[in-house]
Amino acid sequence: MGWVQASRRGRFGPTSNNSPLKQDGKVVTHVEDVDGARGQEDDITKRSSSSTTGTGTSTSTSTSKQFPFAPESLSDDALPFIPKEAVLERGKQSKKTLRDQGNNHDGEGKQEDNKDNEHWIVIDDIVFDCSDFISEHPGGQQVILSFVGEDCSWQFWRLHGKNIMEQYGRALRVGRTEGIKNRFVEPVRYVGLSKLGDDGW
Ligand code: HEM
Repeated sequence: MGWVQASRRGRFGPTSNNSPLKQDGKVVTHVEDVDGARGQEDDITKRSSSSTTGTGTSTSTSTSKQFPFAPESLSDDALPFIPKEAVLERGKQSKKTLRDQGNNHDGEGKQEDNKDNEHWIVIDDIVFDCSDFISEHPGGQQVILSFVGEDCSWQFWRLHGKNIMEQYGRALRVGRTEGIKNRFVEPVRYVGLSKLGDDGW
């Protein structure tokens, strides 16, 4: 049944060796500077401590999840609402555990140790639980981990098409939210003149 099962089987086979992209022997850090996540963390801590609703205990077992994976047939609008504060708090917890384990964006950590964490990211106000998926992600774990508890919409859409969202992302949806910000301003895209009409527009 869809991605979840595929993920358990190791959908991406040999590419799913928990290794981020490498070039010239070095881990390719993302254009969005994954290390910048540390700065955001303080911000998140401040914001979430001011008003947090809490999300209860977080575990990765599907039976006890407060926000389990939504059926793929469910429309985005029908997803359960997860308050911004809960998303930020979850991101904070996730980052704390990663840091405690010495695994905060610094390399190829052992994600299987993070059983008490759920790694949520936000794309277009939809919350995705990437806890199990990160070890299968062809782009590596770190790019996703660097955005836990944050919006990464434009980064996602620059690297993936709608088909990827439908085929793999949809099954990872756990809810919808509002007000989660992207910590990076999207760089301007330039359109080639050849794509413009005769009148230049
Ligand atoms: C719902 C979350 C995500 C899903 C389901 C997902 C899925 C995928 C899939 C299926 C691929 C392989 C694409 C292909 O082979 O054509 C891929 C590649 C990749 N992803 Fe993601 N991804 C997610 C989030 C992210 C995020 C947040 C980032 C970074 C901001 C990211 C960065 C990358 C990169 C760098 C690649 C490699 C691209 C390449 O090899 O050309 N992904 N992702």
